[in-house]
Amino acid sequence: MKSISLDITKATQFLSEGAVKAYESQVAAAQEALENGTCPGNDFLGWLHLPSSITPEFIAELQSVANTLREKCEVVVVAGIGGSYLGARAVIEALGNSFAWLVQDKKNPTVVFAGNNIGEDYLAELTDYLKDKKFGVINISKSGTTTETALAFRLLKKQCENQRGKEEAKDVIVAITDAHKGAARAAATKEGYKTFVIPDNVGGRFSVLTPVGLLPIAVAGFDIKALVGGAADMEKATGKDVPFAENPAAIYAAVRNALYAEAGKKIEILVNFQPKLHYMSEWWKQLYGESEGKDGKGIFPAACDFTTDLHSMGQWIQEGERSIFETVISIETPEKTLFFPHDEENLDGLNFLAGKRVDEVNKMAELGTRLAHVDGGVPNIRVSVPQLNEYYLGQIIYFFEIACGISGNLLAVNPFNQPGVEAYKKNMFALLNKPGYEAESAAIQKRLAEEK
Ligand SMILES: O=P(O)(O)OC[C@H]1O[C@](O)(CO)[C@@H](O)[C@@H]1O
Repeated sequence: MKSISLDITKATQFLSEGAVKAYESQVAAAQEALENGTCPGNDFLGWLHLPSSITPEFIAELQSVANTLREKCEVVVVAGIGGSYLGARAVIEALGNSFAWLVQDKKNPTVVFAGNNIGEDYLAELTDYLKDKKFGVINISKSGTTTETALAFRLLKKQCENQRGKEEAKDVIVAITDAHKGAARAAATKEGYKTFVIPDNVGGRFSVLTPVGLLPIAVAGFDIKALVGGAADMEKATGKDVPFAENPAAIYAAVRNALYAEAGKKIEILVNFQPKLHYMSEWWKQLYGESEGKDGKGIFPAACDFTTDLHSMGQWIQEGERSIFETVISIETPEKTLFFPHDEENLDGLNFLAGKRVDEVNKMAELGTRLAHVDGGVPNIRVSVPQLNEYYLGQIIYFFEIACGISGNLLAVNPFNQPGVEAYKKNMFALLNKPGYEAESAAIQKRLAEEK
């Protein structure tokens, strides 16, 4: 089986000689610390050997629950936010038909997402869409108390029970949450839902290879065994005993830190040339943003879909402030084949492309962009992926996870906490007069009055 590969030659040209290799001992120390559990946030290292520890029996259990949902539901709503939905959405969108919601093949239930925003129109339109559908819900929340998800789940639970009756609803609602704590666990225990546990030592953004990601992915009809297999192979390929020069995650972590510290590149843009990878970038943004953005430090993780965004962000990237670098996920071979046709009249002047695969045009766009951006002062890291399938997505997921763990340690932050996320929640609860927030409510009202 092939592997994803990394090309950093168009990034190192922006660095002093040996700048990446200079990280070798720090990377080794970071990997040692992750392995020995001696790094900051060491109570959240359950993801490190997760792929190789998933048993065939566990996959079979997940598949059997997924099959029940697949049999009983036309639509499955995945309720979750951040790490409790992005991984599943990333894989489902990467592997699914781009027009899945229009393709009524009835082979797979339609998977839709909720609980990741508080848009009234979004929720109203969702509940309206579900009115005449046989739908089920996967309620995902590690804390079990996240407002966005809890709000959506209350609506969905009621609607599901109203439409199917309480008994039948019980068979199509699954909770994925903490083993003991939180409202999601309490509801599941009371109602008798099937549940899966999010291990204590796996943080949300590292949880895609737990039931958080695996169950929705299996419901959507994709091969979770192959996904886990790809991740497990990447776990081996990036292990602490793999020499630095052969370890893609070690090199990626080192080069991005070198670009940040030595070349002042403070923004990393994850780029794809396949619109199906849009949510992979969203998943990656959370992974790196929450892991590294703290203590006044951290590369800002941004993302672009090319060539689409070359027509909106391309100008900035080519000629704006030189504080960016790009990491391009390049898919070597598309799953489908489409040749560009010849046209007798050639009114559009495109006959020079006739007979070529569309991907050949895309690949030249990719190469042309790479050369132009490098000429414009944008370092370029390239992650080559042989194919867009479950196995290689598993590799990509683990590659970015382990690189993130290493990179956060190089940056000397705790990559496994996210204390900053609480600030908006505290204000929101105070503004909404949540019980228990009386003092905060009074303080925030006073502040708002003074600011008037
Ligand atoms: O799974 P939960 O507890 O609902 O949290 C969802 C997301 O919210 C955060 O805790 C941030 O508020 C993320 O880290 C997490 O992925």
